[in-house]
Amino acid sequence: MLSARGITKRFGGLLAVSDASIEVAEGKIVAVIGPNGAGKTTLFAIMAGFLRPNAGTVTFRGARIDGMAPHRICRLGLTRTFQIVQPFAGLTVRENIACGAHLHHAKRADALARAAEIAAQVGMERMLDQPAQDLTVAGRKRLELARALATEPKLLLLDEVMAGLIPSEVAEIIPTIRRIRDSGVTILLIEHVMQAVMSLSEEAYVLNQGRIIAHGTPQQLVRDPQVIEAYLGHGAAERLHAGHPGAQAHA
Ligand SMILES: Nc1ncnc2c1ncn2[C@@H]1O[C@H](COP(=O)(O)OP(=O)(O)OP(=O)(O)O)[C@@H](O)[C@H]1O
Repeated sequence: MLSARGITKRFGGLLAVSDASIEVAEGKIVAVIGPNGAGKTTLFAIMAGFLRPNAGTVTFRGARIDGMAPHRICRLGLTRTFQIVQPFAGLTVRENIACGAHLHHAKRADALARAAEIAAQVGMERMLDQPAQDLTVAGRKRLELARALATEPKLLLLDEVMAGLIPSEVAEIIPTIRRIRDSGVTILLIEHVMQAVMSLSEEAYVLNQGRIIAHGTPQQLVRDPQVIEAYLGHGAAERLHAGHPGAQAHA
C-alpha cells in the first residue's frame, strides 16, 4: 500500500533521514521506533507531503506522492496525526471532527453527522458538545485521532498518539486503534510506548540516526543487539546479556 524507498532528508548540514526504505502492506499495523532525534517525524512528514525529500520516492496505492501537497495526499487516502496536538480550542469536539469530515462532505449538516459517528469510533460520543479546550491530554489525543479518521483515510500515520498518557489510558486507546484497523484502515505508527508497540504491531522498523537499522516483529527487535545498543548506548547489549543490574531495556 505504501512504499518509501531510499528516502534521504537533510536540514542544512544535518542528515535527518538517510537512505531509509519502508513498506507497509494493506491491513497491517506497522510501527516505526527509535531514539529521540532518530528521524521518525521527518520520515512521516515526507510521506504525508509536509516535507520534500532530497532523494528517494514515496508510492501510495500505486501513485508517486513524494513532493505532492499534503491536502492532495490526504484526498488520496493518507492522513497523519501530529505529536503536538492543536485542536481548534474554541470549537466543540463535534465541530473539530467535522473539520476533517468536510474533506468528503461539503454540507455542514452531513459533516456534523459524520463527526458524531467518528466520535463513537474513538469513544468520544459523550463529549461531542464539550469545547476542545476543556479536554484532558487523553481526550485531546483521541480528538486528534478522530479528526484524522474523519478524512476517511486508507492509511493513517499516527505520530506518538500515546505520548503523555498514563498506563491505564494507554490500555484504553490500544483496543481503539485495533478497532480502527479492523474497520479497514491500515496503520503506520511512531511510538515510544513499547507496551503499545508490542501489543499492537505485527511489524516494526527501527530508525537510528536517520538510518533503518532493523526490521522485524517487535518480539524479534527487542532481542536484537543492534537495537538494544541504539537505545541504551555502546556495550549495552553485552551488559544486558551478562545480567548487568543497571541495564534494563526499555526498547
Ligand atoms: N525543520 C527542521 N530543521 C532543522 N532540523 C530539523 C528539523 N526537523 C527535524 N530536525 C532535526 O532532524 C533530526 C531528526 O528529527 P525528528 O524530529 O525527525 O526525530 P524523531 O525521531 O521524530 O525524534 P523524537 O522522537 O524526539 O520526536 C533531529 O536532529 C532534529 O533536530
